[in-house]
Amino acid sequence: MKKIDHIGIVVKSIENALNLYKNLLELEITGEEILEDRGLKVAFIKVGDTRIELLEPLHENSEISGFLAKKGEGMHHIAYTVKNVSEMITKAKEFGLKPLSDEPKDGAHNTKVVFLHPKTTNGVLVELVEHK
Ligand SMILES: CC[C@H](C(=O)O)C(=O)SCCNC(=O)CCNC(=O)[C@H](O)C(C)(C)COP(=O)(O)OP(=O)(O)OC[C@H]1O[C@@H](n2cnc3c(N)ncnc32)[C@H](O)[C@@H]1OP(=O)(O)O
Ligand SMILES: [Co+2]
Repeated sequence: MKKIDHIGIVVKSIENALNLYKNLLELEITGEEILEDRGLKVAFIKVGDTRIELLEPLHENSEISGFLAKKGEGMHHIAYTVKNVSEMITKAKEFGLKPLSDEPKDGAHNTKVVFLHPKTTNGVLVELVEHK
């Protein structure tokens, strides 16, 4: 475990959210990406050694649409950098945690990721990220 890779924040509009991150805080936007299979537009913002990941739904069946409808905009997940996601999936199961997939999936910006169910991680959705 090296560091916090990013903090995911669900927003209705990345463009509107950039008023805080770009205009006021003058932070650097390091990339935007469309993840069609997840129904998401994401933007990464560099904050020192870590990043904020803004997540905007592309449509009402996106991975974050349920969250947005129930809870509204806000903090969605914390992501940690790991060396090997596959190994972490095996270990997480051994420790009684619940990975949401048995194999790593593609994340944004050339990464492999897995999520751990928040009911097994103290109410926080955790993402483990391996940079390819
Ligand atoms: C990978 C691309 C990108 C990247 O970094 O590279 C991303 O980060 S994509 C981020 C969006 N994608 C995901 O989050 C995928 C994994 N998430 C899921 O599979 C679901 O969201 C899941 C399983 C965490 C919840 O889905 P479910 O359909 O079960 O939702 P419910 O509304 O029924 O919630 C059940 C229960 O969990 C609580 N919950 C849900 N989401 C969160 C959350 N983000 N943080 C904390 N807790 C959460 C919810 O409140 C319910 O609790 P209850 O006490 O029963 O009300
Ligand atoms: Co993420």
